[in-house]
Amino acid sequence: MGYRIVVAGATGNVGREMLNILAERGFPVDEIAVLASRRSLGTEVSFGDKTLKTKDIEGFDFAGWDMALFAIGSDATKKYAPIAAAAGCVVIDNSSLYRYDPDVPLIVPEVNADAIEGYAKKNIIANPNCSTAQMVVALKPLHDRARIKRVVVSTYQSVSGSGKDGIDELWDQTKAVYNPTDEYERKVYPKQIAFNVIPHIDVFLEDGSTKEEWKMVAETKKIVDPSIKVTATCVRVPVFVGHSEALNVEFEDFLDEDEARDILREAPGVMVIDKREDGGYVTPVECVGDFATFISRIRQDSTIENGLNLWCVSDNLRKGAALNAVQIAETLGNRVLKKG
Ligand SMILES: NC(=O)C1=CN([C@@H]2O[C@H](COP(=O)(O)OP(=O)(O)OC[C@H]3O[C@@H](n4cnc5c(N)ncnc54)[C@H](OP(=O)(O)O)[C@@H]3O)[C@@H](O)[C@H]2O)C=CC1
Ligand SMILES: N[C@@H](CC(=O)OP(=O)(O)O)C(=O)O
Repeated sequence: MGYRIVVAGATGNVGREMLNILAERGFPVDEIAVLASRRSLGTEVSFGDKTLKTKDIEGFDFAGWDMALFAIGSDATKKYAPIAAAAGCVVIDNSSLYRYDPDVPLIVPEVNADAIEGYAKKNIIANPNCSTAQMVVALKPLHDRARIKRVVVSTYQSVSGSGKDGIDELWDQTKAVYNPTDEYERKVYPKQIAFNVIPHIDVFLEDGSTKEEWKMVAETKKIVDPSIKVTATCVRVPVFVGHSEALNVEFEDFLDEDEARDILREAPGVMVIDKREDGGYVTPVECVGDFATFISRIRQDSTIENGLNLWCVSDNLRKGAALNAVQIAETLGNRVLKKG
């Protein structure tokens, strides 16, 4: 016996990836419903070798469905997640709406799978921000060995982090740079993204940081350890898929770069590609479609007592969203629902 699964936001980047990953990983699905807004009623999406027709989430009856994987943004989630949860369907949510709610577990299965037990308080489990997810997969095994005091992270985030519209804007602007008669509308980004970088993701907060930067701080504390200090600068770059991060990590204890490399080689969800020669590191275009978080450029930071630098790259639509959500579904299935 398998599960009755709902994918909400099935026409979006994350929703489509969730369907791909459920199929790729052979998740035990008995029945699947694909939902989106009324705009997409009847739109066809792929699930393995099947083609499914999208239904309107409005009025959908969640009773009798085991889990609903949501990727519909915070506003729609606010409306529909409580309806699904009240009907007994466990919501695994990609939006930021519930991440900081003490009654909702925020899960990266390689890091804090045990916290999933807390799902029953609201019948909701939150999936982290894409930049946080890949970072904590790399930090946790190092923290277990040498206790992290502080992390300085600079991100290089792809436009797929802004959904379908972000991808379209980079594509249209790039064409318009080469062909100035092409017209395009700037809808998503405050400045030109083609052939440029923008140090601004999500809204500005009072202290001058952005909400994206704040999320990396708050979510790392909730998932890994509240004692870890994080300072982040989040930057949008003209890459379609794949987020990159330059991490500077300060530890309580000394951690040699070779030992760090060995620890990360053994760590779940991590792939180390770290050769000090041309091409001995991973770039975002190379991580697309992969499950792993790739770590390269591991090296001692000689300017502080116990410091390391590293480069971290992952497919933001996968580990940053869809893969992590499916891994949460697998964890919930294996540990709690036990149907598969
Ligand atoms: N992209 C990323 O890297 C990450 C994304 N997320 C989260 O995942 C969610 C989706 O992101 P993404 O797939 O990239 O976005 P897209 O813009 O690609 O897709 C949005 C999806 O949400 C649906 N949707 C929007 N409004 C409603 C509504 N009122 N009712 C029902 N469905 C609705 C859309 O349906 P329709 O086609 O009908 O409009 C579409 O299926 C967001 O919450 C985002 O915060 C989280 C982590 C990382
Ligand atoms: N903000 C991320 C993607 C995302 O949707 O994040 P969140 O779920 O925290 O809003 C990015 O732009 O790359």
